[in-house]
Amino acid sequence: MLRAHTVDQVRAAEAALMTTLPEGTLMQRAAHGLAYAVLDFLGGRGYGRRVLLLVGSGDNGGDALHAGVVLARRGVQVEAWLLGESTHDALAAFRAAGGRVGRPRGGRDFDVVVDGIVGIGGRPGLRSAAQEALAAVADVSVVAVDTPSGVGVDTGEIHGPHVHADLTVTFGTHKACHLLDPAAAASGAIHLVDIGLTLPPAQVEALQAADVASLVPRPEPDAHKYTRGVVGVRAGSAAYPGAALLSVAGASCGLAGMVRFVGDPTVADRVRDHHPEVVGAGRVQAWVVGSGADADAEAMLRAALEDDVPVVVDADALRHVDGPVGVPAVLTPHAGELAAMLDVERSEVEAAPLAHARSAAREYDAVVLLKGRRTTIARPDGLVRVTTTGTPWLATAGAGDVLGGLIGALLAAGLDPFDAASVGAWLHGAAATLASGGGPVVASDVATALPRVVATLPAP
Ligand SMILES: NC(=O)C1=CN([C@@H]2O[C@H](COP(=O)(O)OP(=O)(O)OC[C@H]3O[C@@H](n4cnc5c(N)ncnc54)[C@H](OP(=O)(O)O)[C@@H]3O)[C@@H](O)[C@H]2O)[C@@H](O)CC1
Ligand SMILES: [K+]
Repeated sequence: MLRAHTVDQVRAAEAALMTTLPEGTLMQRAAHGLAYAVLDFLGGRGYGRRVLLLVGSGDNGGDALHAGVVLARRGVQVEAWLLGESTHDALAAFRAAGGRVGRPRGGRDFDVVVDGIVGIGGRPGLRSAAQEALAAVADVSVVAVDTPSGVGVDTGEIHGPHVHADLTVTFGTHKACHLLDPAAAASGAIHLVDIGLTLPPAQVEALQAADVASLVPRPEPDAHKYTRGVVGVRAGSAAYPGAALLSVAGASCGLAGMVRFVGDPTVADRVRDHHPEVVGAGRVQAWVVGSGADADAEAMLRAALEDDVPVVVDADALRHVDGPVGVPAVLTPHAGELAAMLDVERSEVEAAPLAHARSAAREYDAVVLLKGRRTTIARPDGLVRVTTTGTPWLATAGAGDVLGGLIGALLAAGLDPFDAASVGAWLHGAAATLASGGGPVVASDVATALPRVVATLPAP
């Protein structure tokens, strides 16, 4: 599991560890990890390379200067542009190692810029000196120290100018800004340096392949179709039959023992043509409701809720949810649908997905899966999982219908709503990447790739 801790949690862990170590040890650990990550970024070769450090007045700037010492010893020509009103004590060591200080001429001549302007002590936005420095080196790759300066570290939000990093080297643990958009998009690749912190449970996490492998339901040796769970789909309409087909395609990933479809008779015929193994009405362990349901959405939702089993509420059915639905539920809105549920603007949801997913989970007492580049899944108690699998090609019609069906299959197989939603989103993203192979995909390709993704998970 990849975990993101808050600034307060990191500060507390740092304070506890510092009492057991000689002064400066943690910063040296951070700075060495940073320096070697910069060398890797430069292709492993130090001699003849030029690195510019942008140095703020806090410990983030101190990390950059100490890393500059290590880089200088490896033959890198290092220069520091000091941006704060005061400068970290590390400046003396930096000068002693041969580091140059000043406002450089010819910004384009550097191989990389190290952003040590602010880290976890920074307020969102950047002061004018930092903005001016960044503008002077706008074409050079950036390695950010701990966080891309200027972003909201705990919120993942962006309020004003900030650094766009190619790589962020962070210390001790991830922070929300590395995982959640829009800040994650400004973080680039993330490299975590272990500095020995002991941390409490995190409130933001991201499943990794090994976590998915241990959560994904697998049949017992004596399993039969009913013990594996039956998932029911109520979706589609005469106007939107394809949504039903795709919802059923996701549910037919093979992770539940059987799939039922209940809906418009002509749509049901088409579902059976495409998926001969799908059967009609009967008992289920979970329902998936809403994709392409159009005017039938409300009736479909009411009918599903009568069975008192967990439910995935998607698309058109979301409009008919006005509070807790009374059964364990996964609500799967995109930003526009979540905006309508919370009575805010879509742009507000996009600017603060973490805050809005959490607030909807609390208000609707359900797991809320907010679709996006980094699909964000919130539980009513505030725990959040972010999905790091996927490809931009996944932004395609019908992909959400497949996801809803897949989550329904995982619910029917016995996962709780939070695990079902987060495992489903991870598998869905991984299937899209597999099906894409770097090129375009359509939603049915994603559904087809799901069993192969499950088959290639690491051994649990
Ligand atoms: N904790 C750990 O485990 C470890 C932490 N480590 C490192 O310490 C870093 C945290 O250092 P930190 O606490 O000194 O704060 P930091 O991020 O340098 O920023 C504060 C300074 O920035 C300024 N400033 C603020 N906002 C600004 C803005 N928008 N634009 C411009 N300037 C702004 C503010 O100035 P002031 O407002 O006081 O004038 C203040 O001086 C952390 O990210 C990591 O790199 C590692 O070495 C070891 C392990
Ligand atoms: K930084």
